[in-house]
Amino acid sequence: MKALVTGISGFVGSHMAEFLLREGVEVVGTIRNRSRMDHIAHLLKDIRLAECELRDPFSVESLIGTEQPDLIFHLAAQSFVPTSWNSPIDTIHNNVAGEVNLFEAIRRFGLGTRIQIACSSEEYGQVEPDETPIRETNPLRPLSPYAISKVAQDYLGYQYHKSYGLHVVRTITFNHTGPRRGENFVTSNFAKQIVDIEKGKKPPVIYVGNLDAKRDFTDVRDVVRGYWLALEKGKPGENYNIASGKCYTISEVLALLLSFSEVKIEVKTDPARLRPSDVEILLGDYRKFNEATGWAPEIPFEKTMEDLIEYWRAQP
Ligand SMILES: C[C@H]1O[C@H](OP(=O)(O)OP(=O)(O)OC[C@H]2O[C@@H](n3cnc4c(=O)[nH]c(N)nc43)[C@H](O)[C@@H]2O)[C@@H](O)[C@@H](O)C1=O
Repeated sequence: MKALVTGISGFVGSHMAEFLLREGVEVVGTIRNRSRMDHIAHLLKDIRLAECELRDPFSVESLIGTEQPDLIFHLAAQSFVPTSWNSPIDTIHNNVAGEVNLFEAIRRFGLGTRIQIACSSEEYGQVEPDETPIRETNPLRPLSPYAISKVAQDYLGYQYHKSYGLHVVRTITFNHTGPRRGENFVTSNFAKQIVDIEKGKKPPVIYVGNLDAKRDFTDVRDVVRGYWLALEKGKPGENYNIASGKCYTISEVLALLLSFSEVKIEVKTDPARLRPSDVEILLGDYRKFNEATGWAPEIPFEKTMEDLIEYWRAQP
């Protein structure tokens, strides 16, 4: 069995590759010439890398024709919400064109490849108080260009399944984190700031954005197990929430991370971290996915946060 992981050098891609190797699957991953390799340096003897620009249809067609994978985990994306306000077209082009090029190549070679698409809870956007926990049937009211790009990815998955019978499973993942999470994202950003203060690299002040937002966090290691099960047991064309079913305010996340440290830290709002519109609450209902695949989260949030802060403490 051969799996292609797009964006293998990224946060989720590196965990996906580790999971697949443990399952005994042959792993090929896409990188671009500017990809960072530090997340997958320890895997290089066990995986193969293919340079591929997903926005370029010729690059994708040549990759798919050569590799003809049994499974695709499509994880490559511009995934940071604030970047999508600074360069909306780039986010939309990157996320949407990459997926269309993959689907078109699979279709043209007539492959039966099973494809997982990483959709996002950001698609739900503005959620009303009586709509939580959020089910897959909830209206989509996206609040950022990133969310729009994910709505497009999601419905393209649906459409290519309906129009051409492609085996596409749409996973709608709520926030996820863990070791190697990029330092822009809130959990890693706070953990790294705390560790930089502990190491004396910066004064004892932590900068924060909107602490009132509520998010549902799952450990990335549970998420990649979910992606595998989505292709093992999920129904093609369907969408499935992957979530923990619990949510925390960002101020509770901050308090938890601060509780792991001995140093005294002042908290200051950085206006540059506030967004034109921020999704107020994301709390997911994962029953549909559980019923289809048996998946449930296993790693408690406190353990994920401890592992994350230890990850930053171990960085040079
Ligand atoms: C499901 C979804 O999950 C992620 O999107 P996100 O929720 O925007 O993630 P984040 O970690 O940037 O923010 C979480 C919350 O935390 C608030 N917040 C406060 N203070 C800071 C702060 O200082 N930095 C950041 N980044 N956020 C802050 C911020 O305003 C927001 O309310 C991506 O994986 C995305 O790809 C995805 O699909």
